[in-house]
Amino acid sequence: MADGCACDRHVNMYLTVSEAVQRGLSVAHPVAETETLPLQQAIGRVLAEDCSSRVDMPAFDNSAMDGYAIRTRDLGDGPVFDLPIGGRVAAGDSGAHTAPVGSVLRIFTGAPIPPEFDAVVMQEDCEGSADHIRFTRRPEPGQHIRRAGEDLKAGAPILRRGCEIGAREAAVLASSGHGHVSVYRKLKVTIFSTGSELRQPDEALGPGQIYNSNRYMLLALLDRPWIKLTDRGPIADDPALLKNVLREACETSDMIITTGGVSVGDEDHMPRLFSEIGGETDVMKVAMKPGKPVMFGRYGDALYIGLPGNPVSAFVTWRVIGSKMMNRRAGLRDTPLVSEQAVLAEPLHRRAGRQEFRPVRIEGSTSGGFPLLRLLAASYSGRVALLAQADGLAIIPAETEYLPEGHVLEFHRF
Ligand SMILES: Nc1nc2c(c(=O)[nH]1)N[C@H]1C(S)=C(S)[C@@H](COP(=O)(O)OP(=O)(O)OC[C@H]3O[C@@H](n4cnc5c(N)ncnc54)[C@H](O)[C@@H]3O)O[C@H]1N2
Ligand code: MOO
Repeated sequence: MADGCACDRHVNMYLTVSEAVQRGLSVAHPVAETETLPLQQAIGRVLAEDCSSRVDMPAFDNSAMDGYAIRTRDLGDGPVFDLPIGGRVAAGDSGAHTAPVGSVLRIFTGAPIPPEFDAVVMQEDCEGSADHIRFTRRPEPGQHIRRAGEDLKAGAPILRRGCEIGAREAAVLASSGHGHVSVYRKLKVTIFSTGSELRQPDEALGPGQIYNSNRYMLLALLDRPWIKLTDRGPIADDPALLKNVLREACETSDMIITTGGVSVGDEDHMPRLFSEIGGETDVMKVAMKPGKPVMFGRYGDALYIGLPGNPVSAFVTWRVIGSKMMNRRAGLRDTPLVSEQAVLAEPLHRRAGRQEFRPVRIEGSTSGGFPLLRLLAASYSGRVALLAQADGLAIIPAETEYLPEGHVLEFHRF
């Protein structure tokens, strides 16, 4: 259906997107258990402790250049400075070097600055021979010296708990002497796709059958080092079967994610089955497009989210609501979706009521440097091909009915 439909007539009874996110987050608690791992095994995991530096960074005054360490007080009036080379110090040396008064030390990047030396002249600025150098520009005291603790002092905070240990975090943990870190244990996540119509992409399709795309979309979205994933594949719309799989998943997982079966049709079993196994359910209609029906559930410590079956709806509800719940459950700090401003390349007409996450393509940029957005079809909740063509989602506020060409709006880039 083009611009909304009569199915939105109860929209004032729906939750707003931010209410739905708050409701989801209110039931998502970080896993309690942590483990201490060697840093190399903690890459990609979620840090479970606040960390401070164990050393000054850098730990000692050292040379920023390959060149010659000098004592500026040894220099005469110039304009040419001509000095003998009285020793050599390289990275890894102790730095307890001396050299006769009036001489310089050959020095390399990262080497400690020996006592009394207070500047480095880079070798490109020198002429000379194996035992002598000559240069003309008088160095300032401190030139090309990286001072102990200038990056960070010992004891200063480096990372807060709840971050994912990526490249930058791993580098600072290592630099500050953290060979082992405490991380949250992996989150046990089970997924399955409900629907008797679903076939695997390499099977032949019979009448009424479709390929299961949600399974693979979720596999990609959940391919994180802090997740221990159990993939139960597709499960037919058979209540007894679904109930068994659901119960087992709830008993063995921290989080269960399913697609399909959360709306109001006779084959939409998930809310009822979740109650029947003894879970608490919260079935919601959210004033968002796509992705109106979403279901949360709790079974003991296990957290359940039932995403709508339509693939674009499942993708968007996962991004906007589900991923935030999962991140919190895994111990990650809140990770707001990064949005930017963009400009509409064409006018937009729509029915007000639901906040919309509309697939868009970037068609160039404005003279002010904003991305210029071409809106993709108004009806798209089942259109995976269209999602694959999109560069991101334009965020259209719930109350909006019309936006002129050139309007600035929020945009989530993929
Ligand atoms: N009377 C009403 N009908 C519907 C409503 C409503 O409010 N009242 N909401 C509509 C909206 S909006 C959505 S979204 C869907 C959500 O329904 P379900 O979550 O119960 O999903 P299904 O009915 O199981 O499937 C919907 C659609 O998606 C296809 N599908 C399902 N799983 C997959 C998969 N793994 N891969 C690819 N495609 C999948 C399925 O074949 C259906 O076409 O309900 C509307 N109806
Ligand atoms: O909201 Mo449904 O998710 O529009 O297709």
